[in-house]
Formats: sequence, C-alpha cells, structure tokens
Amino acid sequence: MAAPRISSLLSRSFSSRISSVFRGKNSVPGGGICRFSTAAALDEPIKPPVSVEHTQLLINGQFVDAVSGKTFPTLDPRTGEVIAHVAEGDAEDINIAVAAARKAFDEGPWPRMTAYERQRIILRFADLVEKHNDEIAALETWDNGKPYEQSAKIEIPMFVRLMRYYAGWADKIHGMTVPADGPLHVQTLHEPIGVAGQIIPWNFPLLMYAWKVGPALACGNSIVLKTAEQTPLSALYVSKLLHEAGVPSGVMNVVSGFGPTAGAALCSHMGVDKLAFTGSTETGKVILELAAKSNLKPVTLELGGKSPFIVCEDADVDQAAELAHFALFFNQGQCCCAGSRTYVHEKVYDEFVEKASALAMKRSVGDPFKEGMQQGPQIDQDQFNKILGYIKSGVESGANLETGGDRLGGKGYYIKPTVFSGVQDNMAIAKEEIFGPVQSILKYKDLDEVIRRANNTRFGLAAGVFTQNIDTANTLMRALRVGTVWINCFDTFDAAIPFGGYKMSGNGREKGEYSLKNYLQVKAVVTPLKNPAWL
Ligand SMILES: NC(=O)c1ccc[n+]([C@@H]2O[C@H](COP(=O)([O-])OP(=O)(O)OC[C@H]3O[C@@H](n4cnc5c(N)ncnc54)[C@H](O)[C@@H]3O)[C@@H](O)[C@H]2O)c1
Repeated sequence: MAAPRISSLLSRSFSSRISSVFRGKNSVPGGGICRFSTAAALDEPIKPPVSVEHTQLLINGQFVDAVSGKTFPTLDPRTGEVIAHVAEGDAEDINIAVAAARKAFDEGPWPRMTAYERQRIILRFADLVEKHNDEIAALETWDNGKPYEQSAKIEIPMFVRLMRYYAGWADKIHGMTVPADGPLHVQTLHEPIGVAGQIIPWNFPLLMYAWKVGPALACGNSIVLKTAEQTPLSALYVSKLLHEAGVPSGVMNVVSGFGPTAGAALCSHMGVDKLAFTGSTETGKVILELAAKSNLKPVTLELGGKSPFIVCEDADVDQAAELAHFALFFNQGQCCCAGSRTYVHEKVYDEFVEKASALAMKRSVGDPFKEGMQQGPQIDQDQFNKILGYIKSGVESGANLETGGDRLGGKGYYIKPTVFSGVQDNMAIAKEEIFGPVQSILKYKDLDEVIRRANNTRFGLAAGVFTQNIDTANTLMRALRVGTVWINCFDTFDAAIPFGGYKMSGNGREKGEYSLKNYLQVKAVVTPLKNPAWL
C-alpha cells in the first residue's frame, strides 16, 4: 500500500482545512517564518475584531445575572489580562436552569413538535452561525488563544457541519417492530431521554458544544450546559443565535462557572436525566460518582489520552515527520487525542528525529490573530506551569531535549515547540497527559514490541499508524486498544465518524449515528394480537 502524499492524506474535512490553512506559504520545512517567531509573540497584542456582548447566564431564553451576583474574569491567554467579567453560576443557578429545562421538556413544545420542525430550527441555527463565522471565530481565539485562521476556517465551519449533520438525523430516528414469540405486536419507541446536563472543556469550546448539543437537540431533549471557566464566551454567543433560530425558551440553558460548584451541582441534580462530560480522567471519576450518588443518571465520558503515533520502518520519513508533528502540535498540543508518544522504528529513527526537530524549530508561534501563526499561547497559567514542569521532568529523567524547552517571550502563556528524543516508556513525559507542545520520540525494533508498548497505558483514546504496508496496517488497526485508529492520517474529525475511548479514556461515543443513543431511551411496547393474519 503506497503511502499517499500528505497533501492527499489531509485531503478531507478537518485535516484538509488545516492543511490549506497552515501549509500555504508557511509550510514546513523551508517556510518563511523565523524560528519560534519570538518577535511576533513579544509585539503588542493585536486588537481582536469583535466585542464581547454576552457575559450573563442564559436561562429560560433570557440573559440573567447569577443569583449570587458574583462574576469571574475570563482572561486573554496572550497576556493574562481580563477580557470580560462573566456571571458566575453556582448551585442556585443550576437549580433554576434545570427547572427551566425540566419545564421545557415536560410541558413545552420542543419534544412535541414534529421532527421536521425541529430539524428546520437546527438548520436555521447552522445558517446563523455560518453568517456570524468571523465574529464567533474572533471570540473563540480571544478567549482560548488558538490561531484565528484555525477558528475561522476549520472549527466554526466544522461546528456548522456538525449541526447540519444532526439536523439531518432529527427526522430519521425511529424504533422497530420486533418479531416476538407469541401472538404479540411488539414495537420499540426511541424517546428523548429528557434533561441533558453537559460539561465541556476549554480546548475546543465550540466543537465540544456541537458534539454534545447537536445530538441532544436532534433527539428532542432540553439541555443545561456548563462551559469551562477558562472559555465561557463563545457558547453564550451561539446560544443566543439558537434562540434567534427559533428554539423554545428553556430548551438550551448555558451556565458559566466552576467545576466544584456549578459543575458538581449539575452532576448531582435529581432533575437531570443524563450527563455528558469531556475533560480530565480525574474529573471524569468525580462526575461518575456524583451521578451514582444522586439518581444514577447515565454518563458519557470523553477523557484524557496518551495516544501512540507509530512510524513503521517502511515510512517515507518526510511525510511521517510532518504528520507526527501535526498530530502532536495541533491546537498548541491541547488535544485529548494528541499523538503524544511518537514511536519510531530504529531503521528510520535518527533521520526522523532530525526532521521532527527541524519542523518544531520552524513552527510559527505568536499572536494567534496574526496571519500565518500555527501556534498561539497555552490556555492559562496552570496549564503553562504544568507543561513547563513536564519539560523539566523530561530533562531530569534523561531524555534528550532536541529543541524548545522553555517559554517564549515574557508575557502570556507561549511555550516553544519542544521535542524530546530518547524517551523511555517509564518516564513521566511518556506516561502522563502533558496537554502541551511537547513531542516525545521513542525508538522500537519490531511490531510485536511496539504493539505491547503502545497498549501499555491506562488510556485508549486514539492512535496513528504510518506505513505503506497493508498487512502492517491491518495488524496494527486490530491490535491497538483504542477508540480511533488513523492510518496515514490524523485528527480526521468528520461529523459522521464516532469518537470515544477505551479503558480510562472514557465510555460512550460522540459524533456520528452512535451518539444519538446517548440521548434516547428505548421503550418496548407489547400488545396481544387477536386472530392475527400473520405473525
Ligand atoms: N479530554 C479532553 O478533551 C481534555 C480537555 C481539557 C483538559 N483535559 C485534561 O485535563 C487537565 C486539566 O484540565 P482542566 O482542569 O481544565 O480539566 P477538568 O476535567 O477539570 O475540566 C473540564 C470541565 O469539567 C469541569 N469540572 C471540573 N471539576 C468538576 C467537578 N468536580 N464536577 C463537575 N465538573 C467539574 C470544569 O469546570 C470544566 O468545565 C488538562 O491538563 C488535560 O490533561 C482533557
């Protein structure tokens, strides 16, 4: 199986847009951006082309202050300065939001309207988000620090695609007629589950919104969404558009606030019928416990990862290095599925390390609003400190620091793209989720060995495989205990492709048809048949 060129590997959906956004004049190697673009990071931050309009909670179709009157600052990761003060929801606000969602579900028109009507509202919502693409993208970049071109050309279009995909499902959800043993008419009804509590992280604020809100709406549920405290702004903006599109009051409620207060109250609430969470494995455990201790609501979890990216001995090293670079550094390395253990066959190892380091050195890092930037700042001071701590531990444990290893500039949360070679499986940088721009390269000798090592982790979210040999690809795709295997591609995230983890990377699947079952109940209805003409 000949490995196609990266341009064709990255030829669809997410990857294709990334490729056209980031591989133009700045493509590596040989691009025109200076190493780490230090100057750009140190410049005065570019003024975002948007203003913040919504900072209150969105409950029952209205923007309202928190009951406590409290607010918290949301910060610009480029500087650590305040963008806006946002209403801080806690248990009392969650109670009000759940009551609104309950009423909308138990008495309101949303689950009672035809699926076609619901579909049209979700489609109108997608149109409105598309129309406001640039403002929404600017808000996302300002709050999160990801490159504006990534927000505007990849993530908001993907949000729109996801909403259209789930709008398409709304009128295709139906049960079955079941042939039971006896004179019985048996059918299953696929019913909306009720009030969905959803808790999302800060790394992809809008995409995580789409993955959760899209299927929940398509199935006719109402929602209380708790956004991440680092990135509350874009969800408020788009939820306003959802109301403009015609969603009835109380169906979509957004509560900004912190995990141990607002988040925990949502998980424990007896009026919530289902929970969906994306974030760390540690918090996932807490959420499961809160659900179990309250009303045993079902929980889907999308948690951490330490995904292997396996470069086989037959790989074209230029292409492999480029794809492995993308697999790790995309989104400042803040991806749950980042290819954060780069296993390279000993035959191509030295050449690979050289090329991987060259790519990292040429990566353009700076103000995410500046055209051509591939990498912005990390999300916040905590993550910044955590990543620098892992880099220190990598050096101390004896890995070879090939490039990077330090902050970039004196302001904000920029970190130099960092590459370690000679990494051993027992080092913390090879075992724990760094969630930053730090590539760890490990050497292996044969396929059985790399399968064993790749699977020797508590995580099981994703894996990348780079090979030209179809037998090798077939062996690895089955042997790897992960929810997604990308072969000669990575981070391909079309709306139709299910995503989720094995082991401690979570349970349940999001996206695609699979995610509908997270938001449906199955009811069996049995009726005796008198004198049936047939069974
Ligand atoms: N899998 C992912 O996509 C993902 C996303 C973000 C962070 N992470 C990992 O998690 C680490 C820590 O990041 P973090 O602190 O933002 O993650 P986190 O899991 O603590 O936060 C994610 C979401 O959960 C909420 N939350 C936190 N504690 C809660 C609680 N007790 N009850 C209910 N909700 C709660 C947060 O407010 C946020 O909305 C990162 O370094 C990274 O390794 C993974």
